[in-house]
Amino acid sequence: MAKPISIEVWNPSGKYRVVSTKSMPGTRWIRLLTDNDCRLEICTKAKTILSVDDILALIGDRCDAVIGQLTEDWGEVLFSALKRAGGTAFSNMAVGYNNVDVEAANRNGIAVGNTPGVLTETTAELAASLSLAAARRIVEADQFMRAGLYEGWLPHLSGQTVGVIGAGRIGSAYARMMIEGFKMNLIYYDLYQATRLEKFVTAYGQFLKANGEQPVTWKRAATMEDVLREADVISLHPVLDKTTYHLINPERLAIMKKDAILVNASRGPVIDEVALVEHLKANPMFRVGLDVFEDEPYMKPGLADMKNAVVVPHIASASKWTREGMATLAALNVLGKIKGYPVWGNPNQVEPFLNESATPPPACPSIVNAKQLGW
Ligand SMILES: NC(=O)C1=CN([C@@H]2O[C@H](COP(=O)(O)OP(=O)(O)OC[C@H]3O[C@@H](n4cnc5c(N)ncnc54)[C@H](O)[C@@H]3O)[C@@H](O)[C@H]2O)C=CC1
Ligand SMILES: O=C(O)C(=O)CO
Repeated sequence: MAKPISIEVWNPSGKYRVVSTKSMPGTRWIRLLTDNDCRLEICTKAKTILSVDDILALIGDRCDAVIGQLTEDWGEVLFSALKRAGGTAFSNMAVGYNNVDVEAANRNGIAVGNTPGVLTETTAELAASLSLAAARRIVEADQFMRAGLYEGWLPHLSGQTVGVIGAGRIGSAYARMMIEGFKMNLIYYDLYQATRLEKFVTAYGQFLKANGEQPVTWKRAATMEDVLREADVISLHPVLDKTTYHLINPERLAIMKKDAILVNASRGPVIDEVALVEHLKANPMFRVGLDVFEDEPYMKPGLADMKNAVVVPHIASASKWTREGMATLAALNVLGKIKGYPVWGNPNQVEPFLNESATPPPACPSIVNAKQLGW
């Protein structure tokens, strides 16, 4: 039996009941819902990760839509409860939706939203920051300096090769930052060709050549192993699914350069973290920058002791503008479904929804199962 749970209520007389399992940054998302006849209930339970039982209690007997978090397990139990409560929409406040069983949502006729685009550059910036922090050993250097041990410096990235696995929105933005910022060559692996990224590197290479500088180059790898063997800095940006679970395993770690830098700002289980700890111990010059972990919020034993690891707590999208934008997109996903609006044509271009001084377009910014629901 689910226990009662603490909530904050906005616009109590609103016609549609929308639940948010967490309070989210900013107030625009609240205004958008309450101005559109929604009664908004925000869970105020001071617990980082809500259980399925907690969320069942929040859904209750009548609920039109829920905005949830990537830490929650959205499967058959929750989607069928939402359907029984008369609900039709759920939105993750995240672009990644590996915590959502979309087939279960389809079976229950629930639209599933996510928040692409608004976090692309912010997440890529953190991956770039981790790359530099690991390459230039900034955390260690800071400790070194504070301890009064200052001596010297390390080599630079220019002319080295950056490897990207998963060259979608964030992977491509990260690649551009590293290529343009540090004149690195690119090797990438993705299931699809990253045509815009290739065109960018070609044009930038031509620009450098015209200025008498060494041009940068790109290569689309036939296998992931090619990227792991060749690149000096490798950043992981695929979705998490069964094809990418433990994509970095002991065999693949073994083929990487002994002094390579590995960055992960995608999802923790893309790396076998136990194997990574062993690899870091055996290869002190190998470095990692991690924003995500297999068992968040925890790290696997031994990782916290590794000087060759830079670790941050899943903050890649954590700028004020981005997180407020994510909250807005999540709210507009569920509001759009409640209002019967169509799905926005291009989830990669969500800027019109983020303009604070304009009314957002009458559409759902990003629904991942629109086709399956025959929408
Ligand atoms: N650390 C953080 O705070 C954040 C993490 N993320 C993670 O980053 C992921 C990527 O986000 P976007 O770039 O917006 O998504 P996207 O859909 O634009 O890019 C994902 C890319 O992965 C590729 N891919 C899928 N399976 C693959 C495989 N087996 N091997 C190689 N590539 C594969 C896809 O073809 C696609 O190009 C999200 O799904 C999420 O898990 C996203 C935002 C913030
Ligand atoms: O959006 C996501 O997928 C995140 O991990 C948090 O921004």
